[in-house]
Amino acid sequence: MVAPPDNDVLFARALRHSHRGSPALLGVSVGVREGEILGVVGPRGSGKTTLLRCLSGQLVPDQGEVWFNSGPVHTLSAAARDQLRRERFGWVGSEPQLLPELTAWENAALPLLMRGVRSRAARAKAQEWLDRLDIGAAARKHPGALLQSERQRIAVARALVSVPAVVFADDPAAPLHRSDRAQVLRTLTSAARSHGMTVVLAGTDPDTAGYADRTLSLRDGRPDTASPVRDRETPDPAPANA
Ligand SMILES: Nc1ncnc2c1ncn2[C@@H]1O[C@H](COP(=O)(O)OP(=O)(O)OP(=O)(O)O)[C@@H](O)[C@H]1O
Repeated sequence: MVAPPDNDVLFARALRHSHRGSPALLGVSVGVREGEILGVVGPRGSGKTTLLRCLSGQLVPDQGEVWFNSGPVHTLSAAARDQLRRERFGWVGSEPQLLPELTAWENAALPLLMRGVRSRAARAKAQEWLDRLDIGAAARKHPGALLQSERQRIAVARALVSVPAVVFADDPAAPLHRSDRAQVLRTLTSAARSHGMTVVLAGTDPDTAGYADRTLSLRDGRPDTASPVRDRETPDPAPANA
């Protein structure tokens, strides 16, 4: 194993993974720098979720390497990967996956409560993030009493509340209407920037790339050769008939 470049907080080399024999990743390498927002875009089924799950240690790839802060993740035990995820990573998917018996603030505060932060302090932090996401007034409600868009904001608050080193956001705006989508993605990315969090943001929505510093395009489990990695600063190529 050769260690990755020092300035990459997260690094993957030649990832390959199949789900029950069906290939999902066919050789993807990517580095993410500290504080960077990396967009991962591609059509449905292109391997975005599988890539994020490998990078976050939820899945061990069939082949290839994943590194976090210059330490290998793919060779860690399941318990060590769980601990890494709990302590250093945040996750928000396209389904909020809240605990129905807990209130909004309790759901948002879960990462802090699980680390032993006292209830009062955890509640104050959760309330801060809920306010920032315009859902503060619902802090004492249960998920069942809330709209899908409100539940999704609580899931975003939960991913950010502990200010993790890396936030994995797997199409977090997918269930939302256009105006809610923009607000959630803007809040997520601006909060990450102001707190120095690194973000891996996957999406099918063409807007996703607009929130990212760099974009990796996937197609059929591989970097899309037409636009494998694009910097935000790089102007779009002029149309062929311009
Ligand atoms: N748990 C699983 N079992 C079997 N096949 C799976 C599983 N998860 C993903 N796949 C398959 O692997 C391929 C990549 O799926 P993946 O979810 O990573 O893509 P995606 O780009 O995130 O798609 P979407 O935008 O629909 O979430 C697809 O063909 C998908 O059907």
